Amino acid sequence: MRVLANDGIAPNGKAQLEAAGFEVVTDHIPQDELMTKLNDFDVICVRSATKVRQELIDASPNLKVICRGGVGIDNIDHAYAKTKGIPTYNTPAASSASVAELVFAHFFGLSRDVQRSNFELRAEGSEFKKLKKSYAGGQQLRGRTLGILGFGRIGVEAARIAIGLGMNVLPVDLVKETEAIEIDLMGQKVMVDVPVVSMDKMLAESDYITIHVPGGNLIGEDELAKMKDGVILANTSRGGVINEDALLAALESGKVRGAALDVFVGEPNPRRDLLENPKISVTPHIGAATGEAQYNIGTELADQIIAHFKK
Ligand SMILES: O=C(O)[C@H](O)COP(=O)(O)O
Repeated sequence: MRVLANDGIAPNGKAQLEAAGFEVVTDHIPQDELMTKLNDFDVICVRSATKVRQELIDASPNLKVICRGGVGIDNIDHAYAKTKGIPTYNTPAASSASVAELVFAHFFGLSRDVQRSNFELRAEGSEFKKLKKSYAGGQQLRGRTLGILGFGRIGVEAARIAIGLGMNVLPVDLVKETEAIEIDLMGQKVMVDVPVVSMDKMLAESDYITIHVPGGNLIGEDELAKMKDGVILANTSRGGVINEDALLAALESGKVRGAALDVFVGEPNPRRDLLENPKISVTPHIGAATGEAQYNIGTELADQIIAHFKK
């Protein structure tokens, strides 16, 4: 069996597959060449970069399994693949903690102007004392309220961190009404019941809002207007969940104090006015880019592929 890991696979996942007798190819095949080359493989593993669309599936009758090393499967025509008897496996739990930690990296940075300071203090002729004064308006996270839009695995991890920091959390979810979260405080396990609230309550009462949904257009002008003045937002889910024009306007008016964007409508070439806005903290879709997350993903992918062919 031949596996094409077109967007890479962690060494542990590759080794596990090879030990089970699979041949694993990690050379990246460009999207336009896959139409003629994917048929040489039984399995394709992708991250978010490679698209597995209907025409590619049709051009690859030997393909038996599609794997997504990560959570979102919006780059795969998985429903169509299923009609052809090809299952799609993903790794929904492996990267939750890493994504949630990235959100807080941005939140802390935005709350204390870390990003601006890194540029300004290094600049030639920068005046230390003057700069110190211009950073006087920082704010703590402790005691503030975090709104969480989407209370699945990543949303729960974000709540876990927030509660540990002494924040209040207001999650919004379509499916659940409450979640009992286990928090590990230096080895002592504490259970916290976190009730889900309405979207309007979350928007009106949150100082920080983080989004963990599969996609959609959920935050536009109307939702931004309902938020607290000076709110800080983070989107590490999918580009476009926050309308980019509406966000820029809300940053300009001061309604939104700062925003963290790991995902963009125009990936991999986001619009310059977002990248260059000093009130936006940006990262290039790296929520799952930690050694731990990729190790977990490698193990989960290998387990699923091996189990599939044992059936
Ligand atoms: O859906 C996911 O798992 C994340 O968006 C990560 O995507 P990546 O695997 O391309 O980093």
